[in-house]
Amino acid sequence: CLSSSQVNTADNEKLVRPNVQLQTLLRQAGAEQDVFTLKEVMVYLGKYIMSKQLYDQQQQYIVHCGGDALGAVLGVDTFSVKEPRILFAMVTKNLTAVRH
Ligand SMILES: C[C@@H](c1ccc(Cl)cc1)n1cnc(-c2ccccc2)c1-c1c(C(=O)NCCN2CCN(C3CCCCC3)CC2)[nH]c2cc(Cl)ccc12
Repeated sequence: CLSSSQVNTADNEKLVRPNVQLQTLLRQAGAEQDVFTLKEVMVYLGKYIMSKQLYDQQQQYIVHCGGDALGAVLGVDTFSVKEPRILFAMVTKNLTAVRH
C-alpha cells in the first residue's frame, strides 16, 4: 500500500533527475545531488542566472542566455521570467521523473 506521502505527493515534491547538460549547470550553481524536486531545480537555476549575470540590467525579468550553456539547455536565446508555464516546459524537457 502507498504511504500518505506517496499518495498525495504534490507536483513540486516529485523527484526528477536532470540530464547531463542541465546537471552541469546545477552543479555550477552549488548543487551536490543528482536527484531534485522541481522547486530545487528552479532555485539552483535562479542562482546560476544570478551568478552569471544573464538577466537584463534594465529589464531584470528578461534573461539573455543565447551565448551561455543555459541557452543550449533551454533551446532559446532569451526568455521572460514572467512566462513560468513556458519556462517550466523548457526546463522539464531536461528532466526525467524518478520512481521511488
Ligand atoms: C519567482 C522566481 C521564478 C521561479 C520559477 C519560474 Cl518558472 C519563474 C520565476 N523568480 C523570480 N525572479 C527570478 C529571477 C529573475 C532574474 C534572475 C534570476 C532569477 C526567479 C527565478 C528563480 C528563483 O529561484 N528566484 C528566487 C528569488 N529571486 C527573485 C528575483 N531576484 C532578482 C534580484 C534582482 C536581479 C534580478 C533577480 C533573484 C531571486 N529561479 C529561476 C529559474 C529560472 Cl530558469 C528563471 C527564473 C528564476
